[in-house]
Amino acid sequence: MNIVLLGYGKMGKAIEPIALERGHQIAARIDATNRTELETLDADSVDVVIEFSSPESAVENIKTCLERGWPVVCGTTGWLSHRTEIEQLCADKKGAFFYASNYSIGVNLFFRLNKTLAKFMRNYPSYHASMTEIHHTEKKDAPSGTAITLAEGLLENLPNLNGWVEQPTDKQAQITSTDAVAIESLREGTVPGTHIVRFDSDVDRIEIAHIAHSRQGFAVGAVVAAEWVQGRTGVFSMDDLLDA
Ligand SMILES: NC(=O)C1=CN([C@@H]2O[C@H](COP(=O)(O)OP(=O)(O)OC[C@H]3O[C@@H](n4cnc5c(N)ncnc54)[C@H](O)[C@@H]3O)[C@@H](O)[C@H]2O)C=CC1
Ligand SMILES: O=C(O)C1=N[C@H](C(=O)O)C[C@H](O)C1
Repeated sequence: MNIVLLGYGKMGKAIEPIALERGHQIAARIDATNRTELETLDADSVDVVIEFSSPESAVENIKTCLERGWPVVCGTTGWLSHRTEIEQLCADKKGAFFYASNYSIGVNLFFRLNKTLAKFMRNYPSYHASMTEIHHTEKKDAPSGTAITLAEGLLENLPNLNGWVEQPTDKQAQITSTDAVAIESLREGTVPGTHIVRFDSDVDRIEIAHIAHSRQGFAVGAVVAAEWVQGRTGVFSMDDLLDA
């Protein structure tokens, strides 16, 4: 496949060697400094665009690619208030749009474990769910997209919860409400991505965690998604890929 890397930062650079090892070519590397090159690419020379840029730029980037008829595999987080608009554009253009808040297979297994644990805890209201996510200090959005997906997995399966809230960093202002999932976001060094889901009662804690050791898992998953989306039209997620 001829792949455009749209966003050539930490993720674009992690994806490149994996795409090459798997026999693909990089048609263009686009970042904030050469973004206008995207419009000049020959539409037929591109098989798929892998988009990992920034919360502020993702929506315009996705729109440009769908307008040009290119399948898009997007990993950028923090733009999902525009999701309906993008999905409508994808349908109007009969295009392909693949989105995952986290492309790692391990995290996608963890999403399923999280839902199973939530179902299991449904009959134990004395336990209260909360989360911590830890990422590198360059991360722009909070909570992480992965933490929001995990919170959605809890909300789907625990009817006594009515939403999620950001845990204030000021420890004096601890969340006391038991009907919302508090998400604590910590930014430390170069941490690639850690997510912890816990259920606390007065007497104990049940905790599950996913700890990424590097960006390799995210990058491999994005290339596999780019391969999988070839020849398909519609809006897709990792569940579509894993269950195919
Ligand atoms: N879904 C997943 O599995 C993962 C998602 N992410 C998300 O991917 C995004 C990117 O992450 P990183 O690569 O770590 O960020 P980064 O800050 O290292 O790189 C961002 C890149 O986007 C470029 N960029 C900015 N504006 C642009 C524009 N208008 N057009 C094209 N490129 C533009 C920057 O120049 C830079 O090359 C973030 O939203 C992050 O949360 C990160 C890791 C895994
Ligand atoms: O910005 C990152 O680095 C990551 N972002 C994604 C997120 O917001 O969940 C995925 C991963 O945790 C790394």
